[in-house]
Amino acid sequence: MLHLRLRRLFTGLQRAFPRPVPSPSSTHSSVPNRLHLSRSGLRVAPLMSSSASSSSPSPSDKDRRAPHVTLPPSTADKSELYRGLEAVLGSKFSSEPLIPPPHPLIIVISGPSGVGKDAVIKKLQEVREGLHFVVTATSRAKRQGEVEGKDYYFVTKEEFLSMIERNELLEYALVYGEYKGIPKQQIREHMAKGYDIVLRVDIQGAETLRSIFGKSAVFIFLVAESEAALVKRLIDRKTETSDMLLVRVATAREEMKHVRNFDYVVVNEEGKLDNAVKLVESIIDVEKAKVDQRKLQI
Ligand SMILES: Nc1ncnc2c1ncn2[C@@H]1O[C@H](COP(=O)(O)OP(=O)(O)OP(=O)(O)O)[C@@H](O)[C@H]1O
Repeated sequence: MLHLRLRRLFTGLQRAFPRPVPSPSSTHSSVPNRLHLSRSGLRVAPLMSSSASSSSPSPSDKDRRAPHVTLPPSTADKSELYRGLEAVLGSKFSSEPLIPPPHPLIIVISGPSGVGKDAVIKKLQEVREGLHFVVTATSRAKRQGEVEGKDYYFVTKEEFLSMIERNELLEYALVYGEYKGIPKQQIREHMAKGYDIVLRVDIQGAETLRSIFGKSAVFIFLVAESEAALVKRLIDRKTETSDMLLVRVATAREEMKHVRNFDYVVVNEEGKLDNAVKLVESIIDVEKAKVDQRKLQI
């Protein structure tokens, strides 16, 4: 029984380490170690010369052999077993990470006006670390409760135009008569520190970013559960005139057609903001676990 178990172990070692652990019958002289399978246990004897591979070693061969390394039984204490495994395998176990840390991600969150992009991002900010939320520059007027440098950088139209001229923006757009744009420097700085970057853009902005980033960034499309829910949400927000509401709702219909250009779609249901945020977090987790990481330089 013990013999059978040791033979199985030996076969396993052979598979895992085909070159350094040769079969007992191997006569290849370049292989340094030799495994001995006997009723008394598994032993590894490093061979000092090619002549040691002959079936009946001379007394001088025996003298030149290193001492046998015996694998402790599985009942041995943890540290003895650990050291025994190291000795048999011929090297120390490393504590270095087996896989390098994942690359910083760029996550683009988009969706029709009023779907809840700001609400999702605000909540994500509260619950998750390691993310940098890019603050967009905008020429639109500050809404009640919005904070300069936190919600947006509020600039005049003239200031915005000079940012465009100095090539400081990754992308920009004129949305409902107001400029919105993404400052590049902020992204570079935070990616260098290992942060994942979250960008909040409208559908038009997402299209532009897709053409810049391709598949190197993650694109999430946020939707309401229905058109009716979206319209009610916009009316309840009380930040648009009727004309503005009309444009936004008509535009939202068109924007739904762009969902296919995104990697993920997240439904932000009425009263279930937390679920939407959890799903965004799961998407980030899955992206970080991918073998083929998305890599990007700005
Ligand atoms: N899951 C939800 N349930 C109920 N209300 C929500 C939900 N998500 C967002 N809201 C509310 O809907 C309104 C619109 O949300 P928000 O301003 O975040 O949308 P937005 O997509 O950022 O809009 P815009 O693109 O016009 O700036 C806000 O009043 C917000 O508090």
